[in-house]
Amino acid sequence: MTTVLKLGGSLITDKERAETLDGTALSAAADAIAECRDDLALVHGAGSFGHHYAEKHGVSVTEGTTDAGDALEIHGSMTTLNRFVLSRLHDRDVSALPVHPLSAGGRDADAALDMPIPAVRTMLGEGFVPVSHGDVIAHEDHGATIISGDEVVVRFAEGLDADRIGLCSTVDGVYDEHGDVIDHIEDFDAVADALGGSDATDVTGGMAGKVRTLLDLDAPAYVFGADDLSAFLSGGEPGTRIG
Ligand SMILES: Nc1ncnc2c1ncn2[C@@H]1O[C@H](COP(=O)(O)OP(=O)(O)OP(=O)(O)O)[C@@H](O)[C@H]1O
Ligand SMILES: C=C(C)CCOP(=O)(O)O
Repeated sequence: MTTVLKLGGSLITDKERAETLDGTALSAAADAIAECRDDLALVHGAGSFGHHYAEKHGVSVTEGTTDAGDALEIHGSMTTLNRFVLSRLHDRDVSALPVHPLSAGGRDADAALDMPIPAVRTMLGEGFVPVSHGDVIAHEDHGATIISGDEVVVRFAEGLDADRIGLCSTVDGVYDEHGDVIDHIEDFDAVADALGGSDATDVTGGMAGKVRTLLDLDAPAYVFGADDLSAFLSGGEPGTRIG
């Protein structure tokens, strides 16, 4: 069983304060991951790390920078967060290794992503847990733009032929207009009105972008909160099922 799991940036950082980790939430997530026996590929979002610098430099999924210093500042904040995640996992004997999208892929002029994943597949085969993240990425005719962790999740899910996908965030699932968790989403238009952006600095689109990308996948995806991470990793179907 191959599982792709994203730890939302909103979950593992304090999105209101620049470059601030939510150590308690990250440790709890690492505890749950340490118990998982699936082949697990992890991705984490940016939260108050990457988004802060992306906004500072005016870089988004469509607006690029040709300034290497600016790109490196965004990337560096993400590798810092990645080291925190790896370190909490290593503390629990999880064999986690980093995968940095900036060094692994690029976009063409139409923004199509080319991110080969043989290295990720080999890591999984050798018993490692690859840990990737949202990042900056070279983008033809744009310099470098942002790739969200959600897009890495989609690439991993397709490339690894994943059986299930989980997005663990600060919300219990995708809410409808009344604030109730939607059980199952099969069609974007049916829920579009209820889907907003993110409630903090976020250059990649919040919940609407998430649902849109997850609907493109063959494998089912689940959006759920921190309390349901163990249930998801042991085969449960918490929160909102997408697809
Ligand atoms: N209908 C909805 N249901 C649930 N959350 C919603 C909805 N509409 C908007 N949101 C917002 O989406 C946010 C979750 O998306 P966000 O991109 O911030 O999560 P994340 O993946 O944890 O963070 P990051 O993008 O930093 O990795 C929630 O904090 C909430 O404010
Ligand atoms: C802002 C950067 C660098 C990546 C954004 O990734 P996300 O938090 O998964 O949307």
